[in-house]
Amino acid sequence: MAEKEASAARKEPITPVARPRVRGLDLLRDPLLNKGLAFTLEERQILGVHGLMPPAQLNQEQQVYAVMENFHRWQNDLDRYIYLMALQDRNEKLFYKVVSENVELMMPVIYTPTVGLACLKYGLIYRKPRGLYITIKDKGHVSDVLSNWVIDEVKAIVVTDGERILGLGDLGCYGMGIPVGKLSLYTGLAGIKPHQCLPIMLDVGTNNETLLKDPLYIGLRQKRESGPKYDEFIDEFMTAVVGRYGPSTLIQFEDFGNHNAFRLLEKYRRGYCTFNDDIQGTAAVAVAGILASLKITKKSLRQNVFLFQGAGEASIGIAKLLVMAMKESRMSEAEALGKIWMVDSRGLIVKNRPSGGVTGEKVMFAQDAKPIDKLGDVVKQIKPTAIIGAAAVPGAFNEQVLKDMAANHERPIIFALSNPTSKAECTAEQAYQHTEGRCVFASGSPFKEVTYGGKKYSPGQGNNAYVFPGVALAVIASDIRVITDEIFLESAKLLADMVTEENLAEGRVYPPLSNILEVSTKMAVRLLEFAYKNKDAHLHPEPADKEAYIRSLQYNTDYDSFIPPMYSWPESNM
Ligand SMILES: NC(=O)C1=CN([C@@H]2O[C@H](COP(=O)(O)OP(=O)(O)OC[C@H]3O[C@@H](n4cnc5c(N)ncnc54)[C@H](OP(=O)(O)O)[C@@H]3O)[C@@H](O)[C@H]2O)C=CC1
Ligand SMILES: CC(=O)C(=O)O
Ligand SMILES: [Mg+2]
Repeated sequence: MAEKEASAARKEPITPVARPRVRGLDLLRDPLLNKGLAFTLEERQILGVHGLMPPAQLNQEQQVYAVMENFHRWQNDLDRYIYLMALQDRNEKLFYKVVSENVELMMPVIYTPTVGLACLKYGLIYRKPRGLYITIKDKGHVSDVLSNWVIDEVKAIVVTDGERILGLGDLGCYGMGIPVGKLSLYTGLAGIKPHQCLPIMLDVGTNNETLLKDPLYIGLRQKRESGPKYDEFIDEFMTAVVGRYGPSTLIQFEDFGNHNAFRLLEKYRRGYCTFNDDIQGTAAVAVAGILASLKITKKSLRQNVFLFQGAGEASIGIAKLLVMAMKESRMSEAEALGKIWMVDSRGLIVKNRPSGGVTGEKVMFAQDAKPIDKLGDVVKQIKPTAIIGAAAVPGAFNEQVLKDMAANHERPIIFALSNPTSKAECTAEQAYQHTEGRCVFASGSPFKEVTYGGKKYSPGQGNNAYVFPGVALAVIASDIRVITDEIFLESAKLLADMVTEENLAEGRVYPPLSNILEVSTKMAVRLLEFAYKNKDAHLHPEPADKEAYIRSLQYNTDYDSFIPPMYSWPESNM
């Protein structure tokens, strides 16, 4: 009898039975097995933990209640972060149950903005290691360090070298908070099993003098390594990952410095299962936001002019994907490029720049125009329909910029994408206030609902968290080995399609975060269809029911039972 029919015949769900290899205190100290007071009396006896905890038994729902009581009791988000990390280290299922049931409350704590503060203070709040630390001193022995990670079934790695942590700059080894946070979202937002995820810090030193003098600093106390030695180290790391976990292992690059991010992506993107989240994930989420915005502004892509504040990983990534989207909507590349303007630390990017020209990724976006120094003057002159901030310059979208945007267009698009909140180009309140409530607003870090003129506005969170978990789930599920830009464009379109009329009426250009597990799941299902259509998937045979297949892979935050099933031998065997 098929498993499903057998289950129906029993008229009860099949409860997975866990068979732990450890007992007693060791079991309680293992966050993958520990259920705290939720162990039943029978389990306590079988597992040798009876008496090692108070006699009360709580179910998981009661435990979630207790966690939330504690969560609210703390006075600030850094304390809440420390509390939640301790919970993750103590009882993984409970941690993820709490996160997935309270995404809107938990995201600002385990992710931006609080994770930024946590990284700044990582030495102070460091309790227990999570993930793997590989240093430049381990060069030549990276495989050995990787082999110390005892879990064999790793499917995804988020790696950083800590050089550009959010908009906070070089935080060296303190940057480990980012891979840890991103992978918590792999599970919390997409249901990827936590033991399949591995956060890695490649510690090559730091150029942050404050950290080098910080008595609590937990990283290598040396200047950042660069040049051939750095490149050889990264090469060794990539090879070691494939050697240990195979060519299908997803490697997400996160918060590398600009000078390394683009070239490492270019170097590895065809030979490894890798992507750069700051370039490609961000591109998808921003393009999705723009596509959804068009339903509010009632303009086509062609009718827009985009101005970027910043021309780094995020901005260039978004601009390139935007060009792809415009080409799909039958614009020529030249026409598309003509719609995109960028301002970097030296002003408007133009072809004949007096101050040293334009290089690298910026070249394709250099306009044939006169140089302008200030963002405000650029806004006045080119009258963009959309301004997108990703330069970590807080307040760059000042009152005048916002007022000019509102004067030039009925529904201006304002995306303040820099993280954390302290680096945002403007607040949600400023955006609505200075555009008389007419702007379409999104921000990289969350802002609370704003009331302006008696009306409530719900700002959307334009953060790559809407994209990387779903993409990762699809990549892992269908064994995609090369992650193309087409996959990110498809993710952007799928995400934009998931914004409902009701969301748009509230001014939201992203689906509510409370629904994000479903959003990531649906995205993964549709990316699977896309991957098979484009022959990007290596898993064969192709799953017939892709949704059922994806859901079958997802993490279940409900506790497993430790009670072995009772059965008797058939008579004939006696
Ligand atoms: N919402 C989201 O999902 C994401 C948000 N981000 C955020 O975006 C920000 C930037 O990240 P990223 O692009 O990776 O960083 P980069 O370092 O790659 O780029 C920063 C860019 O900002 C420019 N810049 C610096 N100062 C100014 C200034 N005064 N005026 C105009 N431009 C300036 C730099 O100019 P120059 O080139 O001349 O040095 C550079 O082009 C960060 O805050 C990050 O947290 C990043 C990824 C995702
Ligand atoms: C969100 C993100 O990836 C960043 O700010 O770097
Ligand atoms: Mg990032």
